[in-house]
Amino acid sequence: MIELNDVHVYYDREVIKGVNMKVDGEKVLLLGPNGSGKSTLLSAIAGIIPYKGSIKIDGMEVRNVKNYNEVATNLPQAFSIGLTIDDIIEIYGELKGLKIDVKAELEKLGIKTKKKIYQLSAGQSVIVRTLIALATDPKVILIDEPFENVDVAKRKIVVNWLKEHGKEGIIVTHEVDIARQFSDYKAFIILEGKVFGPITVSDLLSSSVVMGEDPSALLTLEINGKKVSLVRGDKGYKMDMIGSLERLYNLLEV
Ligand SMILES: Nc1ncnc2c1ncn2[C@@H]1O[C@H](COP(=O)(O)OP(=O)(O)OP(=O)(O)O)[C@@H](O)[C@H]1O
Repeated sequence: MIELNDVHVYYDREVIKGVNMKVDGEKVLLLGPNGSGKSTLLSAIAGIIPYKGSIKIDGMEVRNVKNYNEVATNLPQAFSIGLTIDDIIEIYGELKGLKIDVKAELEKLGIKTKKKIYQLSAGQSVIVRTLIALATDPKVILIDEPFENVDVAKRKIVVNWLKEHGKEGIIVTHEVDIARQFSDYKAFIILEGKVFGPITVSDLLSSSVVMGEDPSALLTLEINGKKVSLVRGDKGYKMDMIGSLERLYNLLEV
């Protein structure tokens, strides 16, 4: 279980603004446009950056726990970039045991495991980090943008890995399109550092976006201080046609 209570994260300004969120054994997508705070929030949950408020995983406050082995993330900060993939396979193999033959899977994709992490392309790096995180068979996964810079054919493979090995946890993406692949998941939406939800992915994709606070809304969002409702039917912009969440801002002119 992942529980966030009034979580704030600051860099030179406040980036995460009082987030409350609960993931109780569920598989969750965290959807948000570029710069909305997705990676920052995931990094806080993974214990990589400091936060105010409370983040508990399986009842333990993240800031007080060092190396909780039951959480795995593909965030780059969790990987030593000077190590080769073979080194990481060996280390994780000994520490945690790997339930996927990582070397074989990567070789099928033409990724040589004698390469160091920093020698990989952006897309290869995300593929490697995501596969290793899943292979450690943790209780909870925290997966950031697993499709970023990954070409269409390989995206299908990554989707299959996530479906086969995914479990309780959070997958972050800015692409609404990709949500179609995860119709049995719940979704939260992050906009300007605030989190809205949950909503089921199937409700999200079948909803339309209208300005204002609609009493029948499946979910009400706030964009640039304006209320926006996700409603059933097709009287506004259909969510499943939006593609990526960045487009909401243009379509609604907010
Ligand atoms: N280390 C940092 N120092 C200062 N500001 C930062 C830092 N990292 C991120 N930010 C800022 O915090 C905000 C949220 O960034 P974050 O990377 O969490 O967004 P994101 O939703 O993951 O975006 P993207 O989809 O582009 O990866 C952005 O305005 C970004 O410029």
